[in-house]
Amino acid sequence: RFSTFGGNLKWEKNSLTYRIVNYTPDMSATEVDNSIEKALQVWAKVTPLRFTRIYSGTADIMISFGRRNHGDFYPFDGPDGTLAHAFAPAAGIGGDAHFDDDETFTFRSNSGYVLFMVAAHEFGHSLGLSHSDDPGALMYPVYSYRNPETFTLPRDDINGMCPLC
Ligand SMILES: CNC(=O)[C@@H](NC(=O)[C@H](CC(C)C)CN(O)C=O)C(C)(C)C
Ligand SMILES: [Ca+2]
Ligand SMILES: [Zn+2]
Ligand SMILES: [Zn+2]
Repeated sequence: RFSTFGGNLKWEKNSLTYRIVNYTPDMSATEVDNSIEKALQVWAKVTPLRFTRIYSGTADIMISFGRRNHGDFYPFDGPDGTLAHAFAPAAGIGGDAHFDDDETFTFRSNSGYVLFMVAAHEFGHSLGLSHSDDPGALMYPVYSYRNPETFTLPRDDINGMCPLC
């Protein structure tokens, strides 16, 4: 019950780069790095995709935190409401993921939004998935807390990302 963006918007390569452009004050840099890496691994595990981190220049997936107007036509809305957004595979802003820094992001506690969970959803978009109407799916458009230690990618999301699996 997943859905993808029209016109098979997908990356034409399996090796993608990502860059963490800035950090949220809510967590340590190590916790942010770890959350992002784990969120990318969720998808790497079910696809031939591999992710390489770069520390300067332009990566396929540019990851940043911002609030309100932050450089694109989709300003954030302050605390709560929209938590983040990401762009489908394409050059330029395509693939990039932006996180609303008016949110409180956490590493693993259920007070605040678990960055790993939000990022895993966003990277689904970065890789070509749109939303699912299955409330249990990662790509369901409403945030729900799931323990990052025990999280496994729901079947609907696996089917969406690799229909041939
Ligand atoms: C708590 N607030 C929510 O649940 C909000 N949902 C989100 O912020 C989505 C991201 C979550 C699912 C990580 C936005 N999205 O789809 C980005 O790709 C609202 C449902 C209020 C829009
Ligand atoms: Ca918000
Ligand atoms: Zn943005
Ligand atoms: Zn979404």
